[in-house]
Amino acid sequence: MENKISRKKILLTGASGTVGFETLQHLVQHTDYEITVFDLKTQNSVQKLAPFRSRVEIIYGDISNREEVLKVAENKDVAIHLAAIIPPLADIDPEMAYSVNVRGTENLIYALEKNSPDCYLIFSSSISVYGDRIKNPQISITDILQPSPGDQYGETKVLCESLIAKSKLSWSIFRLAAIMGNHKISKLMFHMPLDTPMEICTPKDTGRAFTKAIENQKKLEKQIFNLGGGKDCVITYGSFLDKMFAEFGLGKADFPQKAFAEKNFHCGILKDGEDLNNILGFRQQNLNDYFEMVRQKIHPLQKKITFIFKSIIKKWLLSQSEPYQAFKKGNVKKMNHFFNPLEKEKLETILL
Ligand SMILES: O=c1ccn([C@@H]2O[C@H](COP(=O)(O)OP(=O)(O)O[C@H]3O[C@H](CO)[C@@H](O)[C@H](O)[C@H]3O)[C@@H](O)[C@H]2O)c(=O)[nH]1
Repeated sequence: MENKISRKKILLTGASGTVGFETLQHLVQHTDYEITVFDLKTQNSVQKLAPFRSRVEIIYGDISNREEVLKVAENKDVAIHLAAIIPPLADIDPEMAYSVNVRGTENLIYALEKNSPDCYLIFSSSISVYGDRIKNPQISITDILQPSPGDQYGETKVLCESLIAKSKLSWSIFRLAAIMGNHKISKLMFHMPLDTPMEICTPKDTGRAFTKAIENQKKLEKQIFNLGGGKDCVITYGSFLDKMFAEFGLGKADFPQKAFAEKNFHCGILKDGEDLNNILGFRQQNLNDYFEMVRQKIHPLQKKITFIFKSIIKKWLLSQSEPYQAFKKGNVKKMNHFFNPLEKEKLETILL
């Protein structure tokens, strides 16, 4: 007979997201976990979560609604809190980002403190809290938190971290590096300077880290960790884009000067990223695995068609570049935001 007493009760928010879905797939492998997921009801979430119906309790709702969160927070041993609004939507609708990310986290803390005071809360923060590190890309957990100007998403994560650290719960915070997964191409691609050194982590490894954290509470609690894929996952953004463009059949990522910002984004290399991996041993994939994953998702015919229309597609992409628009229109305020001050000769060369 199944021993119900020993089954850990896990709450996972944001289970249909890039990281959430991988986390869910790791979690369900633990037969001794009783899993509840709480997610926003969308066509995507319903479709992705449907196959888990017989194994997992699925509750759809709004994390920014305290009453709804109170109910799902009853009698839980662990809560993995991933539900969030991420960029670019977080920048388009900062109010919604605040409501979901900050109020949602506040609601969850309140609800757990009330209904599951012994619950262990594991939270996904982001490397964006460190802000622009292009001149100093080696990042440590003790570094100052300073999201780039206008980075509403990073600001919400800083606020969430402080709410969690002040809570009465047992908690851990993972600051996620560049998690490359199913994210769609957006104008954000032009916000990251091409020479940014970045450390990626695959969604699968990230989900493994969140799952493994459950059994390592004692070693992790009341601490913040940087989470990344390690030295085999480091690449400059420019090289990353070149490889991605080639995989998609887009040729080279050959955009004109000033298409990409030169500052005020985030990312870097995690100097102390080993700390979390030494405890959890979650890393199993590297950059090659990531590109292989991308390759397998692209149908050869799609790649051929993309190749034929690559110039048109790249022209359209360039039209989405805010730094380039700012430069073309001579928008000084925006240029100051995206670009370093130019020496006169350099400017003349570009304008010619
Ligand atoms: O009001 C909302 C909005 C979103 N979601 C859910 O939140 C998840 C977000 O997923 P996704 O947009 O794919 O984000 P990820 O890339 O998976 O983001 C993960 O990684 C980010 C750091 O890289 C963290 O900030 C996020 O909290 C963490 O979920 C999805 O399940 C959404 O349905 C809600 O439950 N309620």
